[in-house]
Amino acid sequence: MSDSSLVTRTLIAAEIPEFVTMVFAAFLDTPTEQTMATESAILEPERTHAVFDGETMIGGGSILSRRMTLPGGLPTPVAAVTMVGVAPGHRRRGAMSSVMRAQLHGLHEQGAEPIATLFASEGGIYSRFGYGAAAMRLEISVPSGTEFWDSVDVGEHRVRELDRATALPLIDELHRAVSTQRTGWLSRTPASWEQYFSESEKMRRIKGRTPYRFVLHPDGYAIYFAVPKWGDRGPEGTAYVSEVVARTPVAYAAVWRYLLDIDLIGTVTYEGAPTDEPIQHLLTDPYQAEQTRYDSLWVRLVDVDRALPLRRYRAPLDVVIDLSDEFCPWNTGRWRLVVGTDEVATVERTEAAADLAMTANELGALFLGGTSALDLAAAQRIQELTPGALRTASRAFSGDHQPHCPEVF
Ligand SMILES: CC(=O)SCCNC(=O)CCNC(=O)[C@H](O)C(C)(C)COP(=O)(O)OP(=O)(O)OC[C@H]1O[C@@H](n2cnc3c(N)ncnc32)[C@H](O)[C@@H]1OP(=O)(O)O
Repeated sequence: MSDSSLVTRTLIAAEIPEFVTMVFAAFLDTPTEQTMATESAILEPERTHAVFDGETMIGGGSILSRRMTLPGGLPTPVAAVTMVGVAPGHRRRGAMSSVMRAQLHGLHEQGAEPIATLFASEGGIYSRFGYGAAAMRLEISVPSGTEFWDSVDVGEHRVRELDRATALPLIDELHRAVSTQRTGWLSRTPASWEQYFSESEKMRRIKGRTPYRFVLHPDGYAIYFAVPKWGDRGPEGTAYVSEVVARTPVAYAAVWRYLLDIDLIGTVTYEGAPTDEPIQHLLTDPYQAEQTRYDSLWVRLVDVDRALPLRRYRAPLDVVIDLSDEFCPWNTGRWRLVVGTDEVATVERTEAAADLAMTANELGALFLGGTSALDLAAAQRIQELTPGALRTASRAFSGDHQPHCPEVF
């Protein structure tokens, strides 16, 4: 149900603090002065929508201008949607729907980024707006000291911990080099580095934790914090790893070996790992890498004809997709997607008979190559109308790596 008395519009810079306070309240939190500064620094007022009930700001959502690496190693501008919230007492009046409409219809009308992406707070929220669950992430816990295969080379370089100010520029350089190879990774700005790794009040509430620690190798890094703990048999601390990034297999092994050998730590837990994180293959006993799966990126194609050619495909394809898209109706209809041996796609409207039928939600889920068309068809979410089309499409949409986004934005 939508309440026609609500007004949705973009903000000016002076309104950002009110917006941050309102969204934090929606998340049952209150911004400190420091959090207000880091959040305000990343928000773009002209891409931040708020919903007003009279003079009162009661909801909103924001778009961050980012590049995301698409299959084929192609960093591409996307609308990274964040800070969606509606004040308690004003929910289920259509405020969020109004923000979603302003964002997605606005991107279409302005010919801006044809791809929107977000992390959802709850799995039931975003399908109705045409977002599909496009990537998963793992929480991996490994006991300290777990052995690698004898054949694993950790190289000669010393792995060091550096202070934040020295480490961040080196880390930024490594992140830039690797991010262009990893589907789903987003570009970062100085303000977003500050936000992701700030010693915020929320982080300080984790009892007994150390500040972030920065582990550097010439070709890789890790960022973690530790929570020391003492048990009857000795130290049982946990190192919580935010990211492990390496541009060579040797650096990857060296950084993980460092993490698994930190004194006084009993368990290393990597909370936002990709689902194809190689650590499990370094261990002689892969059962030691305990894994829990969570969703990560949700993707929404704003304009399918502009979005589909932006990625590369793994196999030749000539398929007609009958797409239904209630929330962005300009996408509804039949689209012919042709991929040649060069992995490049063309997309055009067609009157030809459809081979596959799906909604915008499934197309978003397929887009990064992390969700299989075969799996979606098995769940009755994609209909195969021409025998064989599903298998070919599934192969073409799959990627070299599983999509992944290390940070929750
Ligand atoms: C990218 C991000 O920032 S994710 C963060 C999302 N924000 C939060 O989780 C903060 C806490 N929650 C909130 O602020 C609000 O409840 C919101 C933003 C999730 C929803 O805002 P509302 O203004 O109440 O949503 P709105 O009234 O537009 O609801 C639209 C539809 O979504 C449904 N819906 C809303 N919230 C949820 C939910 N959590 N789970 C499932 N369905 C939901 C509504 O029932 C409604 O369905 P209908 O069209 O069939 O009637």
